[in-house]
Amino acid sequence: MMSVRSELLERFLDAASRGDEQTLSLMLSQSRELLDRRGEQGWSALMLTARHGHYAAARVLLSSGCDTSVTNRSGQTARDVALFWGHRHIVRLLTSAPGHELRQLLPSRDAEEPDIHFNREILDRMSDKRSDGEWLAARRASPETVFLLFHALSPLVLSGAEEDEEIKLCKLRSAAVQELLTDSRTLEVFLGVEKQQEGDGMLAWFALSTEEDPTQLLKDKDPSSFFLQGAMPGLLRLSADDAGVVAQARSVLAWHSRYRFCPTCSSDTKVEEAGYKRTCLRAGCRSLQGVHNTCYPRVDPVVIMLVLHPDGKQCMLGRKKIFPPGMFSCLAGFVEPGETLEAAVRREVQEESGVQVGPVHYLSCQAWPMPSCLMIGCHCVAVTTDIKVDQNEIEEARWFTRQQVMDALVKDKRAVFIMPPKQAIAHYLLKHWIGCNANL
Ligand SMILES: NC(=O)C1=CN([C@@H]2O[C@H](COP(=O)(O)OP(=O)(O)OC[C@H]3O[C@@H](n4cnc5c(N)ncnc54)[C@H](OP(=O)(O)O)[C@@H]3O)[C@@H](O)[C@H]2O)C=CC1
Ligand SMILES: [Mg+2]
Ligand SMILES: [Mg+2]
Ligand SMILES: [Mg+2]
Ligand SMILES: [Zn+2]
Repeated sequence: MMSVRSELLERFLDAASRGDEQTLSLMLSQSRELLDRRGEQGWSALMLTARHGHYAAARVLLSSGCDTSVTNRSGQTARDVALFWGHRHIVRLLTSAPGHELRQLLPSRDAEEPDIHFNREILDRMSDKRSDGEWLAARRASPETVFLLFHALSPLVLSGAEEDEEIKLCKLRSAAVQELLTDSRTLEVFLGVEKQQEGDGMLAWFALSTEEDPTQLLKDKDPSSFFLQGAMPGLLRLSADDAGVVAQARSVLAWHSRYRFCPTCSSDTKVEEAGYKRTCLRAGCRSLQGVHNTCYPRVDPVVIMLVLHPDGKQCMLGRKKIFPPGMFSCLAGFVEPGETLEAAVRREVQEESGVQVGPVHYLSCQAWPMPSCLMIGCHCVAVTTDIKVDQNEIEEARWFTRQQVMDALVKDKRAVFIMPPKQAIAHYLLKHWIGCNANL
């Protein structure tokens, strides 16, 4: 038997095939999610209007903001279908359709990958060496090897940096950490070897962490070094090279601190692959069968999006209660299981602001080690503009003009809000939008 949901969809698609605009409008007013859904044959309502040449019905769908880029199983868009069946008026309509125009508002990607904070990779991770005990022991013993210390996820750094200066990691050598290395409470993660190196010497980096303050087991402790407390804004002050290393180390250590026991059966685990795997010690545990994904450090995908107004001149930003006063940033949200990035963008924007989103465009991403997010940065275009915020997640959301974003960017005295910090991908999404539409 058909579910109520698929029955509704079939009725909607049938109305599209018959060119019944009234039924389409009525059904859309009750359930907007029908708009871009495809039926059992893989066709959307717009494709069916295009197949049968129903001009008025196609317009009803377009004015509701339907996605003209959706394809059927043969990879055809509605426009391709209209072209194939010779419905020239529909082809023309779809070529100038709002979906098509809305797409043009999306700035194109930079040719180069942007160098956003936390993204720089100075180490080659050399994952093939993680299970090579002999090689690791030799690296550990090498006097040149770099050891970073962490305590409660905070890295040991060097003091001396002024308020607005970059903070540097405290790089310890093998001799200083001998006692730590042999202590059974120490957790060790092999981070990789330095990339641009002359000759065949390999300079390896490790992260070390203990529950107690690890500096107590240190030989010749630098009295001016200290643990950089609190992720924000502390980690944003690290140099770009160091930030990338910390993003890697902090995420892996955060995973160890929260996944000590087997998530499947709660037995003890052993650390393997130089800190990149925790394997359940109970023979026969289900976590050891099939895909061993619960044994590896996790990454949480989060979409972060700059929502553009369909007029192309404004963008939407929101405020969480925890933000510093005056700061507005892009909306963001965790991707849920079984969801595409595009669907996550549309759902989170709808949940947090009540605004419906049409086309979505991926721009760039950022590692965000708080503790293990991967921020997936997108631009998208709204097809509705009334804002109704979800007070639980967002305190306020507003449309801002390009001029207001520019004023905030250069910290002009007329600025009506404060930009997110330049180290956040939200900042990049805003800056990129301004740059790409400079003459609009
Ligand atoms: N780099 C940047 O520019 C920016 C980064 N971010 C980061 O993006 C992340 C997500 O954004 P946010 O708006 O909070 O996300 P959401 O809008 O998805 O809301 C977060 C809430 O959803 C719940 N939740 C649902 N699924 C998960 C999950 N898999 N993991 C954790 N919580 C989940 C949590 O509830 P509960 O905690 O009550 O259990 C949490 O309070 C934040 O951690 C933030 O640090 C955000 C904006 C800018
Ligand atoms: Mg949300
Ligand atoms: Mg959110
Ligand atoms: Mg969410
Ligand atoms: Zn187990």
